[in-house]
Amino acid sequence: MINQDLELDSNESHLKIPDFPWFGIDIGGTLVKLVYFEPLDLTKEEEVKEGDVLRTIRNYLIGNTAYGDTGERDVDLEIKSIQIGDRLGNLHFIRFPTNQMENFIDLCVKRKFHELCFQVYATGGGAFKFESIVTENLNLNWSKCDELDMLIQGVEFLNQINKENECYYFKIEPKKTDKSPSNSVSFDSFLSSSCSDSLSSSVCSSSGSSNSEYTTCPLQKSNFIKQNHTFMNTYPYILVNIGSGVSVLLVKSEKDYKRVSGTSIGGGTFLGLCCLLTGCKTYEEAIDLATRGDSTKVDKLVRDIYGGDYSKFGLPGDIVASSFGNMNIDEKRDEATREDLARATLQTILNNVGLIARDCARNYNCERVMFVGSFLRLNGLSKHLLAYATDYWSKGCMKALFLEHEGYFGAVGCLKNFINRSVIDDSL
Ligand SMILES: Nc1ncnc2c1ncn2[C@@H]1O[C@H](COP(=O)(O)OP(=O)(O)O)[C@@H](O)[C@H]1O
Ligand SMILES: CC(C)(COP(=O)(O)O)[C@@H](O)C(=O)NCCC(=O)O
Repeated sequence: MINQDLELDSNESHLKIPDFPWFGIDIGGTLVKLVYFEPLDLTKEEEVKEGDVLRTIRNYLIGNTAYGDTGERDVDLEIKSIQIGDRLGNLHFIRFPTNQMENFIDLCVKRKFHELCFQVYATGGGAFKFESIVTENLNLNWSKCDELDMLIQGVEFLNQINKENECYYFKIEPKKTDKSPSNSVSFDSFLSSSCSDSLSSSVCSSSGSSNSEYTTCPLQKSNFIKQNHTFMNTYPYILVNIGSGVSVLLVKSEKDYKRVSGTSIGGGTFLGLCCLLTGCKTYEEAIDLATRGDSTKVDKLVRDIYGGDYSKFGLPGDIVASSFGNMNIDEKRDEATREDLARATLQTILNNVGLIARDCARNYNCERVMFVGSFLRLNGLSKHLLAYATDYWSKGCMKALFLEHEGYFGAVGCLKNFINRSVIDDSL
């Protein structure tokens, strides 16, 4: 349990906040996310107290953007000159693959980290899994925190300190001219599934015709204009964390939330299947392939089965009847490119996540669905599809929200709790 008595409030400078270094770490199923607060207002006394090792670490972290072979600092996410408590500093965001955790510990030892004793708040499954190896090799006071508590608190905290710039949505406008061919219609299987209920029936009755604007590619038919959203008054909202797997939370307030759904078909599935199907080696490559692919070459559409629409139930011919459903046919398999396979994988995952998000939003009467998690990194395609689908099935009543620091909220929640000096019960 977390002692919530000491809430960090940037206006309350009387709080005794801890000595540096300030870190928060989230060790997830795929990626380790590390946030580091670099103080800009160190006093002479603090600089002396900091000593050589800590200074070297600080300089190493802020003087580089890559660490070892796989660690990276997301420079574009850095929040500069931010006030936390009564301190001024830059907030840095660093990640590396979880399968490099042991190398990371070796690197820390090599850089004499183990000569220092300080406290780190850690979350994610790896906070538990790696606890013994961390504490055996480094002289850290390792405080474990629940990942969903930290996620929510990180979302709230970053929206407080990065108020103007953190949260956004997409305003969707139809493009004036459209001569583009139909592509990517597989996401309409998510859209069409809303046809069976009253909420979208009027929209869907028009989409029963294959000439309808709703039956063609949402991305090519629409402009997505990024708009800031003020996080205040967003409650209640559905929070969908697309990490390795997917957790769906109903958030009524920072301290009142529950996990209402989840699925094992998430970001890990996307990357894993792309590696298997296309031979790609990295997430970046998988996203690049998906962006250029056409999933209709891979999926079986309603028209492949009906020869047109399935009108009785409002299913247009060009929506997906079966994800990957054409891949049992030799000829179709030969025609499908790596790009098409990656795109179909992405669409399949989004259809599933989108459906779950939609059902949760409806069941709990939420007008906001917030999507986070590193699966959204470099992934404008997925964000646009999720935004389009949310807008479509709710007839514009619901909004998909996104946050700039996609996968870092668990780590930020840890940093916040560390600064608050909350007491963590090891029996978590
Ligand atoms: N550099 C990367 N390496 C691997 N996966 C990445 C990378 N960037 C984004 N991803 C995507 O993010 C997912 C992990 O999301 P994240 O929120 O960090 O989850 P977890 O906490 O389970 O590690 C991966 O499954 C993949 O889809
Ligand atoms: C177990 C997890 C909470 C771990 O979080 P992650 O590292 O994936 O961010 C998540 O993968 C999850 O919610 N999986 C889906 C489990 C299910 O509801 O079927």
